Amino acid sequence: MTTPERPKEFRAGREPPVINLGGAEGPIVHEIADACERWGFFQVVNHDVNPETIRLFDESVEAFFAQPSDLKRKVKRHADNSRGWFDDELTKQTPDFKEVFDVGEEGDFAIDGTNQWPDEPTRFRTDVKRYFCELETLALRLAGYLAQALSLETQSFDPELRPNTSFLRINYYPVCTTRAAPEDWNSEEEPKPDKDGVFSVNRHTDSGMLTVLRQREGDPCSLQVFDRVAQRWTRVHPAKGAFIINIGDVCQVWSNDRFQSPVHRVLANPEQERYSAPFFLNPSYEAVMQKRTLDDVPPRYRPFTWGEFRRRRFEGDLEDTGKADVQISDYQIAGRL
Ligand SMILES: O=C(O)CCC(=O)C(=O)O
Ligand SMILES: [Fe+2]
Repeated sequence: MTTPERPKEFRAGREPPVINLGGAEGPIVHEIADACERWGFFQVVNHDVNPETIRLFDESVEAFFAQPSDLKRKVKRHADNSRGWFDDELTKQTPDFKEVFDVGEEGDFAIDGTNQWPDEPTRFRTDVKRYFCELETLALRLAGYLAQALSLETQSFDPELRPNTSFLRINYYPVCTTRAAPEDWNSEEEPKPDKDGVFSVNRHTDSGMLTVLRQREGDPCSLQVFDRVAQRWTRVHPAKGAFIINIGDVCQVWSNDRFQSPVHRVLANPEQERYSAPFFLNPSYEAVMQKRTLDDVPPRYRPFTWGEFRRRRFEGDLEDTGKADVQISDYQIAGRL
């Protein structure tokens, strides 16, 4: 078994742990349970995703975003189809400083939409699809470990996750020179609270079961997780060859709040561009969100389906009512947090 390689800036205990997936299952499950209770975030190395798949994916992604905007606009997402390219997303009512390409499984997904593929680069479709498939395999393997971490059978979430409505988001964060950047960008100090920052993605939780995030080596380290214990934002320094994993709202509901969906955000980069690619493992539309753990703790959420949740999210997006998007806390039995 090889030792996981820690990033040189890694501060043990002050950042989510790096977990080696090349070892025995028992310790992996144990480490994942600890990481999910403490952070909701961890990194994985020795994950079996083919480095060549990643290299080809990176090349195609770079070539896609390098094209003029009018070419990218040919595959722009619209009111009836949430898949494709866009550069106009709001998170927490603030504009995100980013460009995005969203892609899911092939087929017409009633709520999410249908893939839109650009003509150029010609290899883009093949490279992205191969990457998507390998990431889905890894995400499902991690869902099995999460089930075990909750003292359930490995396959417990299979009925909800096979098939699924997962999607891959490919982010390009250009250099941000137009607005003031956080003054402590390069400092070793913890960044200041929200009001000082400019965000590529403002604070949020991911809504699905779990997210497998690719960051490139050498890119700025601008992902921050809110440390619930220390009550401050902390950066996640990517380990060499690692994927960064976080759990989402679905996992929070299934675990009945034992594993909480972590709040995170992405700082804008005043000096260097950045790419990232979160793969969101999302359940099937029929999957029911309700307590799955077998202890005596009363359920904290009323049951709802993933499809209902997604539909309400999209309706909120389209109507732009000025109200916050639907949240899982809307389903809490004790009322809204
Ligand atoms: O780019 C990143 O590091 C994370 C992006 C993210 O949190 C998201 O797209 O939900
Ligand atoms: Fe996220």
